[in-house]
Amino acid sequence: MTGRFDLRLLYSREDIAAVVRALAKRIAADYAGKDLLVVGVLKGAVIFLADLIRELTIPVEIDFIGLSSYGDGVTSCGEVEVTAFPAAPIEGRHVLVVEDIVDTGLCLDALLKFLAARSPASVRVCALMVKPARHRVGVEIAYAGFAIPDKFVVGYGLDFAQRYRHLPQIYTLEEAPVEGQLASND
Ligand SMILES: O=P(O)(O)OC[C@H]1O[C@H](OP(=O)(O)OP(=O)(O)O)[C@H](O)[C@@H]1O
Ligand SMILES: Nc1nc2[nH]cnc2c(=O)[nH]1
Repeated sequence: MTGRFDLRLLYSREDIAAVVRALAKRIAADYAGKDLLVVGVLKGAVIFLADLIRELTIPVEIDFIGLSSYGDGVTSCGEVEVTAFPAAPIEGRHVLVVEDIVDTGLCLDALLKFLAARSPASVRVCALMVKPARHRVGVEIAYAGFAIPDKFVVGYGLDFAQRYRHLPQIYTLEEAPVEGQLASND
């Protein structure tokens, strides 16, 4: 371990914009004429949600939910607790959960149980990124953007120790090589 990290570009602004537009188009078609409540998961999904709703051609209400997770401190949530509750009523409404990333799926699983207990008319999930290789629970993601490899990603709302959320593109966090160390194919 070097303790130092490099950022490697994974998705550019253009890649992200194209996927957000395509997701919004599908969502707008599916929910036309319906009362839709979009619930963003704090904090990572804030940037994605802001871009997504501006591409929607249907009116929506937005709200947020805060979760705190106790896992390895970086990627996964062992135990999940709701720390900030949506103010909007859930009962009888069509709810679209907006997540930046689904890794193990444990956060989403807990969130879906929280919502189901409040009797929504329907609940679907829109996630910008999914990591299929890491899913530990089966969660259905109706609107998935990028399927990504098992890498830690930052930028576009996603952090590492609260850093990098502001970056407009998405990067993988790569351990920096130790000085003087040869790459394996050298
Ligand atoms: O699929 P999982 O393994 O449950 O992980 C996914 C969750 O982890 C991240 O949130 P995080 O807890 O890092 O909080 P943040 O959004 O405030 O950064 C991400 O925004 C998801 O909510
Ligand atoms: N920033 C960030 N948070 C995560 N939470 C679960 N997976 C990830 C990831 O790859 N990046």
